[in-house]
Amino acid sequence: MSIFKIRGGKKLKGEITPQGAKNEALQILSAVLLSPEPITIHNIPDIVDVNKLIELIGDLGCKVERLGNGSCRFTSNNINTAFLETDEYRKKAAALRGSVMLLGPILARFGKASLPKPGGDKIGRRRLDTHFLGFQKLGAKFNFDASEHLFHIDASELRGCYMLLDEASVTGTANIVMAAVLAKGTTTIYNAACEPYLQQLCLMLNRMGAKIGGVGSNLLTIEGVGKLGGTEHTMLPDMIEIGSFIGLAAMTQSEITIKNCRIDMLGIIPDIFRRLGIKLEFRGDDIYIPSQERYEIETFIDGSILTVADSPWPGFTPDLISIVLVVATQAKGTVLIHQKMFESRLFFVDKLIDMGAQIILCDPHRANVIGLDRKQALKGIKMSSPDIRAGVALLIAALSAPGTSEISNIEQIDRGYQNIEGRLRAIGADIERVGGN
Ligand SMILES: CC(=O)N[C@H]1[C@@H](OP(=O)(O)OP(=O)(O)OC[C@H]2O[C@@H](n3ccc(=O)[nH]c3=O)[C@H](O)[C@@H]2O)O[C@H](CO)[C@@H](O)[C@@H]1O
Ligand SMILES: C=C(OP(=O)(O)O)C(=O)O
Repeated sequence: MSIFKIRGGKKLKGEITPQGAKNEALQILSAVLLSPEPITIHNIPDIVDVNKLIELIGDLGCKVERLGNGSCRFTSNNINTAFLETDEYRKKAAALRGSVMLLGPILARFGKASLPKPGGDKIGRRRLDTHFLGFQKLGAKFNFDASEHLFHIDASELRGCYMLLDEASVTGTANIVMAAVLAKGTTTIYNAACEPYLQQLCLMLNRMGAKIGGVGSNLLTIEGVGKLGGTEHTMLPDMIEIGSFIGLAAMTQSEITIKNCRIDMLGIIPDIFRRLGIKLEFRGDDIYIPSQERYEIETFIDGSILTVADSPWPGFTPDLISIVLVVATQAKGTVLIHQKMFESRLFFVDKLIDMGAQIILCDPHRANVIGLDRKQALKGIKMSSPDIRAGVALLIAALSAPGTSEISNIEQIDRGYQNIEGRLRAIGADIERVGGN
């Protein structure tokens, strides 16, 4: 098991390019199973979760041709659904969250699918009701084998219908869309999630011949088609990485340019960081963050303390809440961080408190951060990364903290950040991976 050893307290400087979006990649790679024709995908991030999903798709019989430079061609003309019955499939699919999105395409094309309880971050309850209720509305039958932790779904024929989702689940919406594109008749999904990941998925499916209307809204209309063809698709830059780099620049008082951000797809993200007092400049499609000695958290218009809370898109993504929290520890002012969606994502604040941050964890969902305003630096310590985004928040804290920090359990960070130590070293960070591989 390797760890990151970080000697912090240094200002960084330079340009950094975000990788392709992890959560988009997991949807797009699942969708390649929907067509027997070749589909070429570009800007695929080289990260653990994505590589595991590519391996799974290959195990299922999809021909995977690595074209180099983050591009791959997938041809799913010889899918072996018997692999779904193997222990190997169960073991591999249980290792990541994204595997849940294999269900929609497999069900659409082959009428039968199964899945172990998928993995992903341990950040509280992560139910899958939306997925299965949606499949059920389309005519599938499912049962959960509690002894084996296995979901079985059967559908000889999927039929379009109207459905109101119980919540705007990101992977749930993607799964139902992928099941509905090949169903008979028209499906209308209300309360659909509409993250850029989903917009990208729908646009790709339409290029393959699907008929999806309402893309980008919470009302999707899908006219089922008989078959889908091949296409090419390029992943967006990862908006969570972009937010992480903005936070990193602010915490370490660094001058950083984040290249090719697709600013038009970032929604409210830049505004939230600006409300923390961070100066951002849009230069074409790059985001320039000047070195800032201090930054001051705004209040609400009436003078009351700012709250930063997550909500489904176009609200603020829950995946950046941990980053906002860490950035606030060195701001001037106070902010209430409200992580509404997940129950166990804020416990990492204990580690920040050990580093000297002033935080009151009010309950599992809310933390009050009283910024230190640089009067005192955080101090380097040994810590373990509990989940992917808390891991990167701790990494940012460590890079800002004079002295040496060690972060263990960095497999969590590797799930979603490509060669993070190499890219940070290129802008001047003193970070090394020690032990393991
Ligand atoms: C592989 C992948 O793409 N993972 C992302 C995906 O996970 P995932 O698709 O698993 O997350 P969901 O959107 O289903 O739900 C996330 C959490 O929010 C709650 N919820 C959801 C919708 C809603 O309207 N109200 C509500 O309370 C759910 O109960 C759950 O606890 O979306 C999450 C929410 O953006 C992100 O954190 C994950 O990084
Ligand atoms: C929670 C996340 O990932 P996953 O859904 O794969 O666990 C995340 O990307 O922040």
